[in-house]
Amino acid sequence: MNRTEKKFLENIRRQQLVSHGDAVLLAVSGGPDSMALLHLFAAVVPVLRCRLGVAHCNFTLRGEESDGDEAFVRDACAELGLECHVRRFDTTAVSAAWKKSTEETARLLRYEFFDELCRESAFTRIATGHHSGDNAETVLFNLFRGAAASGLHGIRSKHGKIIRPLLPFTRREIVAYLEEKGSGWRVDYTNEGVEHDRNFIRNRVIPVIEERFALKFTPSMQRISEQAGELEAFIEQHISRLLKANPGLDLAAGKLHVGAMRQLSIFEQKEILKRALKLRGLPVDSQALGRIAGLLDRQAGRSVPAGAGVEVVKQDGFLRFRQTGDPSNHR
Ligand SMILES: Nc1ncnc2c1ncn2[C@@H]1O[C@H](COP(=O)(O)OP(=O)(O)OP(=O)(O)O)[C@@H](O)[C@H]1O
Repeated sequence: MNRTEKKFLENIRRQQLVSHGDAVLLAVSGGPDSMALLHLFAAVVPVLRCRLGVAHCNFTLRGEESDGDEAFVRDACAELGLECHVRRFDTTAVSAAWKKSTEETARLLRYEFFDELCRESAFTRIATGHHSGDNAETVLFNLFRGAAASGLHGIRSKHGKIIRPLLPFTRREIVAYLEEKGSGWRVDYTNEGVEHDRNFIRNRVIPVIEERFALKFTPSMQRISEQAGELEAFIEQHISRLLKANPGLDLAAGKLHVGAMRQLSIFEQKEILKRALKLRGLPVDSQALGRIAGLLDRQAGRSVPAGAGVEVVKQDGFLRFRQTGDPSNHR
């Protein structure tokens, strides 16, 4: 086992991504990241003692190139003696029917296919090739979409059945590993444009940052996103304890005791309001949170809109969520 394979195995163990007896479905596009995932798993499988299989989606969006990717993945699986599940999709037609972008459609089709394979072929884990560069890109992307501090967690290494064992690796390490193994990979030239926000961040923004902060940027983003993930878990635990200990704060009934809320920090108040809004399927944004939290200091009888025909009123010592019957109240 070489150094990269040892690091890979060590990460899987440390984060408990795979257990003995698991059946791991590797999502392989043929690109460098998922090809590295394939070779790394093939190298450590005797130690992990799990079953391996591969899934490839041919989205038929790039004609012969797409078919070339499929053939490449099939050959690699045959060489490694791995079962290979391939499905072709008419992505353009499906995206028109679903009225979604081709990227979003491909994503949805991909996960639907993987879930189906889990059900039918008893896979217990789905592994993808996301690496630290993808994480940096996601953190920046979330930032520009207006994420809250705790939302900067980036890509999770484990989420339901999905595992991302390459997250601690950089693209540089991945390419070096493939070269060492003598493995090739496929290049998707459509990823090189800048018209989609994600590609713009990947191909335009990140290279400029890296030009100045060469080796610091990706590890810093990795650290921030790890801490944000831990912070999020901590907040979740803290707020659920707080709610349990305080019967005056009843999210399900939409009744929050004003006195109890005022004992809390503004951060805790907003976290509780966020959950109350989410529970009702109402939009959560910083303006709405500020408006509702502001009610705590206003006179009884005052109300503020919470969106989608719902308002929050201060009444009898409680903040109450109630239907106004006015669907034009979308703020
Ligand atoms: N055509 C494909 N067939 C199988 N797996 C794929 C395919 N395309 C992508 N994947 C899997 O998804 C991972 C991420 O790919 P990519 O970065 O293109 O997608 P993304 O949209 O950023 O990811 P996500 O699936 O989280 O939305 C790849 O490393 C690979 O594991």
